[in-house]
Amino acid sequence: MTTPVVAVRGASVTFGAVRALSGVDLEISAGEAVGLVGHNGAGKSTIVNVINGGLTPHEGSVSYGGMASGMTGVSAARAGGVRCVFQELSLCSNLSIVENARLMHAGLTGFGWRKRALALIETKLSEVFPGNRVDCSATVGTLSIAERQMVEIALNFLDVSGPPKLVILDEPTSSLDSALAEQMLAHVRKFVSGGGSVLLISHILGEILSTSTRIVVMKDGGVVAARPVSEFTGKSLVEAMGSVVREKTRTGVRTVLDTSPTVIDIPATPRTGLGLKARKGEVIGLAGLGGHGQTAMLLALFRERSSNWLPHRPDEIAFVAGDRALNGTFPLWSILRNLSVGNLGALSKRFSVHAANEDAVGAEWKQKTAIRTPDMHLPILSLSGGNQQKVLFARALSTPARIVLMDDPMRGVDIGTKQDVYSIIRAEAEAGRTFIWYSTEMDEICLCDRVYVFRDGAIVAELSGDEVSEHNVLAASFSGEAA
Ligand SMILES: Nc1ncnc2c1ncn2[C@@H]1O[C@H](COP(=O)(O)OP(=O)(O)OP(=O)(O)O)[C@@H](O)[C@H]1O
Repeated sequence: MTTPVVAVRGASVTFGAVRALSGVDLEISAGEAVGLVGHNGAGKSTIVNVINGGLTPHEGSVSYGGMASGMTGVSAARAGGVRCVFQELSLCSNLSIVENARLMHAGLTGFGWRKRALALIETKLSEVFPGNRVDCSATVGTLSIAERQMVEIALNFLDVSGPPKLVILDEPTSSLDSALAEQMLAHVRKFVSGGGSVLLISHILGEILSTSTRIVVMKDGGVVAARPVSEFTGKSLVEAMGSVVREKTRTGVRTVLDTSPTVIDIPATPRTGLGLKARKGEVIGLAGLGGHGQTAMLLALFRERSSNWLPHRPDEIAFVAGDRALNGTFPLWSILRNLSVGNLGALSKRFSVHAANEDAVGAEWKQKTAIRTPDMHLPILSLSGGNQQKVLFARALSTPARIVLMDDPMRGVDIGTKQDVYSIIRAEAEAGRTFIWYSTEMDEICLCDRVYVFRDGAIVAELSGDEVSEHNVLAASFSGEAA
């Protein structure tokens, strides 16, 4: 038996009334890729914080490499070779990538450290994401969310004063398109086969099944299953998490849409001869490699249509942000206020928000999207990442807006809730709402009635009905032409 790189024994953590971890045991050895799955709020990020030393468990212990070094917390974890890519990303946006690397790796010091750091980062980024176009001398705040995620991943795999032993990846592909995600997973497999270990958290079960050697399932703060990957299937994994696998809802072409009125009509660009049309009741998917103009189009549409500041006139358009920390949540507000802020006009009586109306809408959406909290008046940051994302959904869907724009909105949402939200989207579309949905997940693109594929800032293909398939989307993303 080899000594584990990290051993957590009997860890319990509570936040007020919430028991986030109860008596969790978890060991990770060299050469293991442990996949960690569980519903939103199951305790995954909390165990991550215990392992990386950011959180001392109220009961239980954590040790690194079997050594009692005398160090505690983050210092002990760093000395034990633990690195962590955080779900909410942790780079300082006002600093350059090189300066962020310096903060993360104290060994980057002495004469010429900037040049050395730049060379190390460029090499590692190309190793993990071959062919990437990230400018490594840039300030982090100028990068897209996908680029920030790529940089944070690469920085954690750097070998500065010794190679990392355990890299924790908390939803590392949530903002990456499928091509970048596959590059990262390939790097993880290589790292693990070379003796490194990884703790991989993801709600995309295909990633967990294709990359892990062992899978640990958490539910309500405890470990409910821990077995080699060969003993799980997609279905058994979902069931172990306490959810039910449902049939995909795609039903082919909805011909009724051909006669619906057009609600969005963006003229064709001369370069590709293609524009975007959306009809009442349609679910339109925006696909293609990340950063090729999908988010920019959503933001432009939102800016153009939402210039209505009169509270008694409901907005025509609502937006669900993907980068929730940047343009989604109000971090100092309660969960309820974060939800109701999108719909103040309808919730108000005599120019002020009517508390009973607000509470009723909060209770309705808490139940509909399974927001896990004992009290909607608690701060939004007391929610787990996926639960925060559900609040952003509820904010948009609880408005009467006829058009809902969604910018890769399922970041960090668990499979059970995703299925519920897909059903809500489908029902709302059938009732006449139009959705424009950018997604980095192919399964979601395949749920749409019509799909526009983006490349280099323009639409290069339009797919509808049975043409919407992974094969056609990928072909158009890479070649600019539908297969
Ligand atoms: N700072 C905090 N204050 C209060 N409650 C918290 C805090 N951090 C986490 N919690 C609660 O602890 C529980 C576990 O949260 P955690 O973030 O570990 O879940 P998770 O499994 O990572 O979820 P997700 O998949 O949504 O990221 C949740 O109920 C959450 O609301």
